[in-house]
Amino acid sequence: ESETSIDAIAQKVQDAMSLSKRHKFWETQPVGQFRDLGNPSLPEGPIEPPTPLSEVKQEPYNLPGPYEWITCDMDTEEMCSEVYSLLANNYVEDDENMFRFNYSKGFLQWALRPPGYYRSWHIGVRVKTSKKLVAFITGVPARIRAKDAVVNMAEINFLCVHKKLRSKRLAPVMIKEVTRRVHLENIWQAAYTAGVVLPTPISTCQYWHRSLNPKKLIDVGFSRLGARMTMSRTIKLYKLPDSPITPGFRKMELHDVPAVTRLLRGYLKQFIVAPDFDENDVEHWLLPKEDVVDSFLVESSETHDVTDFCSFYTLPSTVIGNQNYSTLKAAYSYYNVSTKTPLLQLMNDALIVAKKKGYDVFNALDVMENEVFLKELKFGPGDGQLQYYLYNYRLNQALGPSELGLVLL
Ligand SMILES: CCCCCCCCCCCCCC(=O)SCCNC(=O)CCNC(=O)[C@H](O)C(C)(C)COP(=O)(O)OP(=O)(O)OC[C@H]1O[C@@H](n2cnc3c(N)ncnc32)[C@H](O)[C@@H]1OP(=O)(O)O
Ligand SMILES: CNCCCN(C)c1ncc(F)c(N2CC(C(=O)NCc3cnc4ccccn34)C2)n1
Repeated sequence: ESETSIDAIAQKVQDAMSLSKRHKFWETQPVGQFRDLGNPSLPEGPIEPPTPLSEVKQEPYNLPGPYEWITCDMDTEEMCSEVYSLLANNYVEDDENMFRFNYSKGFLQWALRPPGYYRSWHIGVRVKTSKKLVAFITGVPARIRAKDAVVNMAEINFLCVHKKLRSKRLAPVMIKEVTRRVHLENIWQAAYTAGVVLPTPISTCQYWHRSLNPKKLIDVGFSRLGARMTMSRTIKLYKLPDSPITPGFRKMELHDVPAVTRLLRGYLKQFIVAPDFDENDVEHWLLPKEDVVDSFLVESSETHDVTDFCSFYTLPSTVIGNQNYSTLKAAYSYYNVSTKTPLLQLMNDALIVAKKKGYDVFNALDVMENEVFLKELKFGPGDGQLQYYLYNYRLNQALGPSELGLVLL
């Protein structure tokens, strides 16, 4: 009882501190501003109208002297390796600097080349003399529905400045440049997520983790041995069957795309913000790709209908400074639909196949209907919150996580 109220107070203090913070760059941007939070009469939808394309700044923003812009062609092995290394050494770490995301090359090529992608939105900054890549930001096109409006947006991701160039106000320049290049394609809205609080989240989501390899997770410091728990008791607690239990549970294949698209479109209608996937999108984002994305469905044996679907993406983390392990193999819950198989049973089958494939942990946000299975399937709440944002699009009230049907990578 007292524990939760102390946590609640701590959260309120943190929220108040976030609201009072100066955001010299974000205060200049068409995003919900903290000062507007009390003002429910502002109209929902675009904050600024589109600019005539002739009036969009034609040339790139200025960079500090030693640096130049480079468009990163992810098709070339060399550039893909440079991007991979920049992120592997300088991208998101946890607060205690014990882990750093280690997106693979194959994952980055998948994430950055969806249907209709623009190479010009894969933006790098490099040192003019050494040609060393020191910063990166990306956009990919996405059709996203907010309430009843389907909006062409850019999904912004992989913002990264080399550790040696931090706190030099490079990030605002990167953000303005990707915004300019998105505007040139006549797109005026964006969606993005971050672990940091900025003006102004449309939703705040919580990460949950389900141990699959508890011994390794405790060894690397991801988890701690529970009070009054032994290691063998802990291993037993998280034990899973060797195979999925749902009849008709199988890997998704190319010929399933139309049925999965129908199933997913029908399911995502219930959420206030969700992607507007068509068959091309489903083929790209959800067809299994080794070590990138896994997806499974339940096909009824009598009717051959596809009644349920589950998927997760692969995002390993580098373990910083552990003698025994260098990598944490993590699966992240992606899109799941249950219409016949109980969601609990469907997700337990997802845990079973992830364990079988050697994942150490299965992560999930509390978005969509995930709360249904998080506690039941022995997920524990994580320390990371994920803030969801829209750029140049106002929603008058923040969404609860269960009103959100969007998962970014
Ligand atoms: C229409 C189209 C629109 C397209 C654009 C839509 C918007 C897209 C927005 C981007 C979506 C990205 C989605 C993802 O990739 S989220 C993942 C972000 N990447 C990392 O966390 C990797 C490790 N960290 C770094 O590489 C750097 O610390 C970064 C690059 C994050 C900041 O570099 P640095 O630490 O050297 O700081 P600075 O001195 O240059 O700049 C300080 C200013 O930057 C604001 N800041 C700090 N972190 C973030 C952040 N994660 N999103 C947005 N803004 C951020 C900060 O509030 C301050 O502004 P203000 O508070 O004074 O106002
Ligand atoms: C811009 N794209 C947003 C999604 C990127 N994603 C997956 C992400 N964004 C913020 C987070 F808070 C987060 N968390 C997963 C939870 C977790 O696993 N925490 C321990 C841990 C293990 N490895 C790492 C690496 C970095 C940070 C925490 N780490 C917290 N995930």
